[in-house]
Amino acid sequence: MVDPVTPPLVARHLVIDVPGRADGDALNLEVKAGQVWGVLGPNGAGKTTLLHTLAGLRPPRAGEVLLGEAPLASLRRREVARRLGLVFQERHDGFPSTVLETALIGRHPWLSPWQMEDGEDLRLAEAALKRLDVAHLAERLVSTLSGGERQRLAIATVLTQAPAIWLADEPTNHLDLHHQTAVMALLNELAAEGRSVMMCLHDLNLAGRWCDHLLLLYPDGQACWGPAQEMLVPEALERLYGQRLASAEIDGAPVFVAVS
Ligand SMILES: Nc1ncnc2c1ncn2[C@@H]1O[C@H](COP(=O)(O)OP(=O)(O)OP(=O)(O)O)[C@@H](O)[C@H]1O
Repeated sequence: MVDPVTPPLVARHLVIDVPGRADGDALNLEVKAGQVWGVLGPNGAGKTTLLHTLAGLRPPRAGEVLLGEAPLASLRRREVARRLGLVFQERHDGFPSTVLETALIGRHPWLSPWQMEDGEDLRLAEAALKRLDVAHLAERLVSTLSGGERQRLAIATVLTQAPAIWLADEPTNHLDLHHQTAVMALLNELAAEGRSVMMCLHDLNLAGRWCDHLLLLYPDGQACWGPAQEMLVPEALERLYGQRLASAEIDGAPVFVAVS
Protein backbone atom coordinates (compact mmCIF):
# COMPACT_ATOMS: atom_id res chain seq x y z
CA MET A 1 0.00 0.00 0.00
CA VAL A 2 1.39 3.41 -0.97
CA ASP A 3 1.08 5.87 1.90
CA PRO A 4 -0.24 9.11 0.37
CA VAL A 5 1.25 11.20 3.21
CA THR A 6 4.89 10.41 2.32
CA PRO A 7 5.99 13.67 0.68
CA PRO A 8 7.99 13.54 -2.53
CA LEU A 9 11.67 14.42 -2.61
CA VAL A 10 11.79 17.30 -5.06
CA ALA A 11 14.74 18.66 -7.05
CA ARG A 12 13.75 22.09 -8.34
CA HIS A 13 16.04 23.74 -10.90
CA LEU A 14 18.80 21.85 -9.08
CA VAL A 15 22.41 22.19 -10.22
CA ILE A 16 24.82 20.05 -8.20
CA ASP A 17 28.22 21.50 -7.40
CA VAL A 18 30.80 19.32 -9.15
CA PRO A 19 34.11 21.23 -8.81
CA GLY A 20 35.47 22.57 -12.08
CA ARG A 21 32.45 21.53 -14.14
CA ALA A 22 30.02 23.74 -16.07
CA ASP A 23 26.46 23.80 -14.73
CA GLY A 24 24.94 21.45 -17.33
CA ASP A 25 21.23 20.63 -17.12
CA ALA A 26 19.27 21.72 -14.06
CA LEU A 27 17.34 18.82 -12.52
CA ASN A 28 13.58 19.14 -12.13
CA LEU A 29 12.20 15.90 -10.79
CA GLU A 30 10.15 14.36 -8.01
CA VAL A 31 10.91 11.05 -6.33
CA LYS A 32 7.42 10.07 -5.22
CA ALA A 33 6.12 7.56 -2.70
CA GLY A 34 6.18 4.10 -4.22
CA GLN A 35 8.89 4.91 -6.76
CA VAL A 36 12.34 3.33 -7.12
CA TRP A 37 14.82 5.53 -8.98
CA GLY A 38 18.21 4.49 -10.27
CA VAL A 39 20.97 7.03 -10.96
CA LEU A 40 23.32 5.88 -13.72
CA GLY A 41 26.49 7.43 -15.05
CA PRO A 42 30.20 6.82 -15.47
CA ASN A 43 32.79 7.36 -12.72
CA GLY A 44 32.96 11.02 -11.74
CA ALA A 45 29.62 11.96 -13.34
CA GLY A 46 28.35 13.29 -10.02
CA LYS A 47 26.12 10.51 -8.69
CA THR A 48 27.44 10.65 -5.12
CA THR A 49 27.47 14.45 -5.24
CA LEU A 50 23.81 14.35 -6.26
CA LEU A 51 22.80 11.99 -3.46
CA HIS A 52 24.68 14.07 -0.87
CA THR A 53 23.04 17.24 -2.22
CA LEU A 54 19.59 15.62 -2.04
CA ALA A 55 20.36 14.59 1.55
CA GLY A 56 21.33 18.17 2.46
CA LEU A 57 24.95 17.25 3.17
CA ARG A 58 26.33 19.63 0.58
CA PRO A 59 24.83 22.78 -0.86
CA PRO A 60 23.68 22.88 -4.47
CA ARG A 61 25.30 25.34 -6.86
CA ALA A 62 21.81 26.50 -7.83
CA GLY A 63 18.19 25.57 -7.23
CA GLU A 64 16.84 23.72 -4.23
CA VAL A 65 15.79 20.42 -2.71
CA LEU A 66 12.39 20.11 -1.04
CA LEU A 67 10.68 17.50 1.09
CA GLY A 68 7.15 17.96 -0.16
CA GLU A 69 6.62 21.71 0.08
CA ALA A 70 9.38 22.35 2.62
CA PRO A 71 12.84 23.42 1.44
CA LEU A 72 15.35 20.96 2.91
CA ALA A 73 17.51 23.88 4.01
CA SER A 74 14.67 25.15 6.25
CA LEU A 75 14.38 21.88 8.19
CA ARG A 76 16.36 20.94 11.30
CA ARG A 77 18.90 18.15 10.79
CA ARG A 78 17.01 15.83 13.14
CA GLU A 79 13.78 16.39 11.21
CA VAL A 80 15.58 15.58 7.95
CA ALA A 81 17.11 12.42 9.49
CA ARG A 82 13.69 11.20 10.58
CA ARG A 83 12.39 11.48 7.06
CA LEU A 84 15.40 10.75 4.89
CA GLY A 85 18.10 8.09 5.20
CA LEU A 86 21.35 7.75 3.27
CA VAL A 87 23.34 4.57 2.71
CA PHE A 88 26.86 5.92 2.18
CA GLN A 89 29.32 4.46 -0.31
CA GLU A 90 32.33 5.06 1.94
CA ARG A 91 32.39 4.17 5.62
CA HIS A 92 35.08 4.79 8.19
CA ASP A 93 35.30 3.13 11.56
CA GLY A 94 35.00 5.61 14.40
CA PHE A 95 34.89 4.23 17.92
CA PRO A 96 35.11 0.45 18.15
CA SER A 97 31.50 -0.71 18.25
CA THR A 98 29.51 -3.87 17.74
CA VAL A 99 27.12 -4.59 14.91
CA LEU A 100 24.08 -4.13 17.18
CA GLU A 101 25.40 -0.85 18.63
CA THR A 102 25.96 0.41 15.09
CA ALA A 103 22.44 -0.51 13.96
CA LEU A 104 21.05 1.29 17.02
CA ILE A 105 22.66 4.54 15.80
CA GLY A 106 19.77 4.51 13.32
CA ARG A 107 17.42 5.33 16.23
CA HIS A 108 19.29 8.52 17.24
CA PRO A 109 17.15 10.93 15.17
CA TRP A 110 14.15 9.62 17.11
CA LEU A 111 15.66 10.07 20.60
CA SER A 112 16.17 13.23 22.61
CA PRO A 113 19.86 14.10 23.19
CA TRP A 114 20.34 12.21 26.47
CA GLN A 115 17.67 9.55 25.99
CA MET A 116 18.84 5.92 25.91
CA GLU A 117 17.47 3.45 23.38
CA ASP A 118 14.58 1.41 24.81
CA GLY A 119 13.15 -2.03 24.11
CA GLU A 120 11.31 -0.87 21.00
CA ASP A 121 14.51 0.59 19.53
CA LEU A 122 16.29 -2.68 20.26
CA ARG A 123 13.48 -4.65 18.64
CA LEU A 124 13.70 -2.50 15.49
CA ALA A 125 17.49 -2.89 15.30
CA GLU A 126 17.36 -6.65 15.80
CA ALA A 127 14.63 -7.01 13.18
CA ALA A 128 16.70 -4.98 10.71
CA LEU A 129 19.83 -7.08 11.36
CA LYS A 130 17.78 -10.21 10.80
CA ARG A 131 16.28 -8.80 7.60
CA LEU A 132 19.79 -8.08 6.26
CA ASP A 133 21.07 -11.50 7.32
CA VAL A 134 23.59 -10.17 9.86
CA ALA A 135 21.74 -10.96 13.12
CA HIS A 136 24.24 -13.73 13.89
CA LEU A 137 26.98 -11.05 13.92
CA ALA A 138 25.21 -8.76 16.43
CA GLU A 139 27.96 -8.90 19.07
CA ARG A 140 30.89 -8.76 16.64
CA LEU A 141 33.05 -5.65 16.30
CA VAL A 142 32.33 -3.86 13.03
CA SER A 143 36.06 -3.77 12.30
CA THR A 144 36.02 -7.58 11.93
CA LEU A 145 33.28 -7.70 9.27
CA SER A 146 33.78 -8.58 5.62
CA GLY A 147 32.98 -5.99 2.93
CA GLY A 148 29.59 -7.51 2.17
CA GLU A 149 28.69 -7.85 5.86
CA ARG A 150 29.55 -4.17 6.40
CA GLN A 151 27.39 -3.20 3.45
CA ARG A 152 24.45 -5.18 4.83
CA LEU A 153 24.98 -3.56 8.25
CA ALA A 154 24.92 -0.09 6.66
CA ILE A 155 21.57 -0.91 5.07
CA ALA A 156 20.29 -2.45 8.32
CA THR A 157 21.22 0.79 10.14
CA VAL A 158 19.09 2.84 7.74
CA LEU A 159 16.30 0.26 8.06
CA THR A 160 16.48 0.80 11.84
CA GLN A 161 16.28 4.56 11.19
CA ALA A 162 13.05 3.88 9.24
CA PRO A 163 12.98 6.92 6.95
CA ALA A 164 10.26 7.46 4.35
CA ILE A 165 12.88 8.42 1.75
CA TRP A 166 15.91 6.24 1.05
CA LEU A 167 19.00 7.45 -0.77
CA ALA A 168 21.45 4.62 -1.37
CA ASP A 169 24.89 4.99 -2.92
CA GLU A 170 25.67 1.73 -4.73
CA PRO A 171 23.75 -0.40 -2.20
CA THR A 172 24.87 -3.66 -3.83
CA ASN A 173 28.61 -2.87 -3.49
CA HIS A 174 30.52 -5.90 -2.17
CA LEU A 175 27.40 -8.08 -2.16
CA ASP A 176 27.23 -11.58 -3.62
CA LEU A 177 24.48 -12.35 -6.13
CA HIS A 178 22.02 -13.66 -3.55
CA HIS A 179 22.42 -10.64 -1.26
CA GLN A 180 22.29 -8.22 -4.23
CA THR A 181 18.89 -9.65 -5.11
CA ALA A 182 17.74 -9.64 -1.48
CA VAL A 183 18.70 -5.96 -1.06
CA MET A 184 17.02 -4.91 -4.30
CA ALA A 185 13.90 -6.86 -3.28
CA LEU A 186 13.95 -5.10 0.11
CA LEU A 187 14.23 -1.63 -1.48
CA ASN A 188 11.35 -2.48 -3.83
CA GLU A 189 9.29 -3.75 -0.90
CA LEU A 190 9.91 -0.52 1.04
CA ALA A 191 8.71 1.45 -1.97
CA ALA A 192 5.64 -0.76 -2.35
CA GLU A 193 4.82 0.05 1.30
CA GLY A 194 4.80 3.78 0.46
CA ARG A 195 8.41 4.88 0.85
CA SER A 196 10.56 6.19 -1.96
CA VAL A 197 14.01 5.10 -3.05
CA MET A 198 16.77 6.64 -5.14
CA MET A 199 20.00 4.69 -5.61
CA CYS A 200 23.21 5.02 -7.59
CA LEU A 201 24.04 1.91 -9.57
CA HIS A 202 26.79 0.75 -11.88
CA ASP A 203 24.95 -2.42 -12.85
CA LEU A 204 22.60 -1.74 -15.76
CA ASN A 205 20.98 -5.11 -15.30
CA LEU A 206 19.98 -4.38 -11.71
CA ALA A 207 18.67 -1.00 -12.90
CA GLY A 208 16.66 -2.69 -15.67
CA ARG A 209 15.14 -5.24 -13.34
CA TRP A 210 14.49 -3.26 -10.16
CA CYS A 211 14.10 0.46 -10.96
CA ASP A 212 10.94 2.07 -12.32
CA HIS A 213 12.60 5.45 -13.00
CA LEU A 214 16.11 6.32 -14.09
CA LEU A 215 18.26 9.43 -14.09
CA LEU A 216 21.17 9.40 -16.51
CA LEU A 217 24.02 11.70 -15.50
CA TYR A 218 26.61 12.53 -18.14
CA PRO A 219 30.15 13.65 -17.23
CA ASP A 220 29.58 17.11 -18.77
CA GLY A 221 26.56 17.76 -16.54
CA GLN A 222 23.92 16.85 -19.11
CA ALA A 223 21.12 14.76 -17.65
CA CYS A 224 17.91 13.05 -18.64
CA TRP A 225 15.36 11.21 -16.56
CA GLY A 226 12.05 9.43 -16.80
CA PRO A 227 10.39 6.00 -16.68
CA ALA A 228 13.01 3.24 -16.85
CA GLN A 229 11.78 1.70 -20.10
CA GLU A 230 12.21 5.08 -21.85
CA MET A 231 15.74 5.54 -20.50
CA LEU A 232 17.17 2.08 -21.16
CA VAL A 233 17.79 2.77 -24.82
CA PRO A 234 21.03 1.06 -25.95
CA GLU A 235 22.22 4.09 -27.98
CA ALA A 236 21.72 6.45 -25.00
CA LEU A 237 23.50 4.05 -22.64
CA GLU A 238 26.37 3.57 -25.08
CA ARG A 239 26.81 7.36 -25.18
CA LEU A 240 26.53 7.53 -21.38
CA TYR A 241 29.38 5.09 -20.78
CA GLY A 242 31.34 5.46 -24.02
CA GLN A 243 30.96 1.71 -24.31
CA ARG A 244 29.45 -0.53 -26.96
CA LEU A 245 26.66 -2.73 -25.59
CA ALA A 246 24.74 -5.79 -26.70
CA SER A 247 21.23 -6.15 -25.27
CA ALA A 248 18.56 -8.80 -24.92
CA GLU A 249 15.45 -9.43 -22.85
CA ILE A 250 15.70 -12.14 -20.23
CA ASP A 251 12.95 -13.12 -17.81
CA GLY A 252 10.98 -10.01 -18.79
CA ALA A 253 13.76 -7.48 -18.10
CA PRO A 254 16.36 -5.85 -20.35
CA VAL A 255 19.91 -7.18 -20.03
CA PHE A 256 23.03 -5.37 -21.27
CA VAL A 257 26.47 -6.80 -21.88
CA ALA A 258 29.53 -4.68 -22.68
CA VAL A 259 31.17 -5.77 -25.92
CA SER A 260 34.50 -4.66 -27.36
N1 LIG B 1 35.98 17.99 -2.69
C1 LIG B 1 36.22 17.82 -3.99
N2 LIG B 1 37.21 18.51 -4.64
C2 LIG B 1 37.44 18.35 -5.94
N3 LIG B 1 36.74 17.53 -6.73
C3 LIG B 1 35.76 16.82 -6.16
C4 LIG B 1 35.44 16.93 -4.78
N4 LIG B 1 34.40 16.10 -4.51
C5 LIG B 1 34.10 15.49 -5.68
N5 LIG B 1 34.91 15.92 -6.66
C6 LIG B 1 34.87 15.49 -8.07
O1 LIG B 1 33.55 15.62 -8.51
C7 LIG B 1 33.29 14.62 -9.50
C8 LIG B 1 32.00 13.88 -9.13
O2 LIG B 1 32.26 13.02 -8.02
P1 LIG B 1 31.20 11.94 -7.53
O3 LIG B 1 31.80 11.22 -6.40
O4 LIG B 1 29.91 12.63 -7.32
O5 LIG B 1 31.09 11.01 -8.83
P2 LIG B 1 30.34 9.62 -9.01
O6 LIG B 1 29.48 9.74 -10.24
O7 LIG B 1 29.65 9.22 -7.76
O8 LIG B 1 31.57 8.65 -9.31
P3 LIG B 1 31.84 7.08 -9.03
O9 LIG B 1 31.03 6.31 -10.05
O10 LIG B 1 33.31 6.96 -9.32
O11 LIG B 1 31.47 6.77 -7.61
C9 LIG B 1 34.52 13.72 -9.56
O12 LIG B 1 35.29 14.07 -10.68
C10 LIG B 1 35.24 14.04 -8.26
O13 LIG B 1 36.65 13.86 -8.41
